[in-house]
Amino acid sequence: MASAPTSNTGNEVKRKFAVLGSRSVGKSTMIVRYMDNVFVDSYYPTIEATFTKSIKFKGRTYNCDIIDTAGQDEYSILNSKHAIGIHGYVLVYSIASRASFDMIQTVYDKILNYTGTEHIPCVVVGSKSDLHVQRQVSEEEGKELAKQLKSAWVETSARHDVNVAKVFELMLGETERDTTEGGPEPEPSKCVVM
Ligand SMILES: Nc1nc2c(ncn2[C@@H]2O[C@H](COP(=O)(O)OP(=O)(O)OP(=O)(O)O)[C@@H](O)[C@H]2O)c(=O)[nH]1
Repeated sequence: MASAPTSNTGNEVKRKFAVLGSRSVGKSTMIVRYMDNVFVDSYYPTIEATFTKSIKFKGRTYNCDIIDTAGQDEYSILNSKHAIGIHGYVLVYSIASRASFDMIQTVYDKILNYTGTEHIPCVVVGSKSDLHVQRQVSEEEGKELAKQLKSAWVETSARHDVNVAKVFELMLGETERDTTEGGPEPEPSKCVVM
């Protein structure tokens, strides 16, 4: 299977990111906060949606597709659209849900299995940081997991608009770590046939 093309026109560089995690951890709400700067209180399970945003990062403009996905559980099969041609992943858990935190390693392993790579650029996000009383996952545990996955980490609150833009800055930081202008492009993910 061919990977999606990385088309760079003029100074605009194309990137594709997928946002994955358990159901109801706040993936859609985080993206809508980032795109439209509003907080959506209601919950409608996502099937799939793609958002596009130009993001300026270190003097370059990146035309980013952000793919919002349906909530994952241990039995979900990774959709090929979320596994091929992706430059980086935002892996979201809720700080108020231990089960959603445990799901991050499962989702990460599925991505590596599917793509046949040893590492993929990721940002691990602890969402709903405003839910102090319901907290089940400490900051230290979040940081430690991200370290193991060689990923960036941040806690966010879409409700209070805390660190939401930072997620995508960190994402670009991860994907562009080894790139220089005019140099080779970061490889998007491919599929391996086992
Ligand atoms: N307190 C609080 N609630 C939030 C926050 N972000 C999202 N929520 C709420 O969490 C619920 C689920 O949010 P969604 O964004 O729909 O979750 P999702 O991960 O996209 O869910 P799926 O589509 O099932 O995968 C909604 O009622 C949101 O209002 C946050 O930062 N703080």
